[in-house]
Amino acid sequence: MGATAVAFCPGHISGYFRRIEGETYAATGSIGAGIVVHEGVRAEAACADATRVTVLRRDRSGAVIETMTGSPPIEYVLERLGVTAAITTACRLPIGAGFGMSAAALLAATTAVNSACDLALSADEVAALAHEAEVVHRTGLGDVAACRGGGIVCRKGPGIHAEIVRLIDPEAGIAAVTLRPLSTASVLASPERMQAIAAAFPEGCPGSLEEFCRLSRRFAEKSGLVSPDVRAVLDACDRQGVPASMTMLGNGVFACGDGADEALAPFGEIYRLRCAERGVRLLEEGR
Ligand SMILES: Nc1ncnc2c1ncn2[C@@H]1O[C@H](COP(=O)(O)OP(=O)(O)O)[C@@H](O)[C@H]1O
Ligand SMILES: CC(C)(COP(=O)(O)O)[C@@H](O)C(=O)O
Repeated sequence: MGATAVAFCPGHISGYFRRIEGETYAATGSIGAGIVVHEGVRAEAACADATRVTVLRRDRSGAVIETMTGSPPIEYVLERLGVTAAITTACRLPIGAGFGMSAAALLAATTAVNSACDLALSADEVAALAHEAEVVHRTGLGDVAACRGGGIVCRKGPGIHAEIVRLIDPEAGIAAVTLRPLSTASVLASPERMQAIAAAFPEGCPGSLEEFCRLSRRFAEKSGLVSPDVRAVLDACDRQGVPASMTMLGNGVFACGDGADEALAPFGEIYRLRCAERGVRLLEEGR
């Protein structure tokens, strides 16, 4: 085992997006809006003779509830860097539920490996590689750009260098539930779905959490992505006058403002999430 490092990256719930196809990975991605949330992925890395990625899910109390081995997008980054490392990621939010866990895991793991293996990559180089892995593995398009910082974000161009408007509002809170996973790759690989998504894209950036919820809902309705079980949750929120929309891309719902918890309570475990003020960061370095 070589040196070790620990990094954290917040998750990101996309409310609406549109894919932008470029000539390169760097120019490919999405525009749209989302909220960077205080919960995310913690990654521990140790430079090692062989690569091994362990993925942990924890419950509210910190106890491990699921252990998985391997993460193709993270392994892709290690291969591109020409390094081998032992990486353990841990998150509380569910994977495949539209909380941007793949991007958070990639940014946290790449940041930790950069330090543990003394690679001396800049923050832009780390993010560019994480973004490339997302595009190649179809696990996301705009989450890496979003969770480099905090806030309610509006991404105006694809990739990590495009303009991003960030409304940092520590008071902004949402509640979310997830019903079952939705593979991001399965949606991104479907031309019909991508066409409906492109046609549903609302112009403009949200000026508040309420506006973000409203624009997201308009997009969700037009996109054709709302499944019957997500519809039932949205109907319950509507009946109680709570603004809500679908987590992109997951079979889940996020709700904003007063009454959000009560409206979502019948549908499963509620994740109470605050708008993050900061993005990915290195937490610890050890020799
Ligand atoms: N916490 C994590 N640690 C390591 N790899 C992860 C993590 N979360 C997601 N991934 C990788 O991304 C894939 C799922 O991506 P995706 O469906 O886009 O999930 P999400 O919507 O949570 O971003 C997983 O199969 C795994 O390879
Ligand atoms: C919506 C999505 C394409 C995927 O998000 P997730 O399923 O959370 O990985 C996102 O990356 C975006 O571009 O807005």
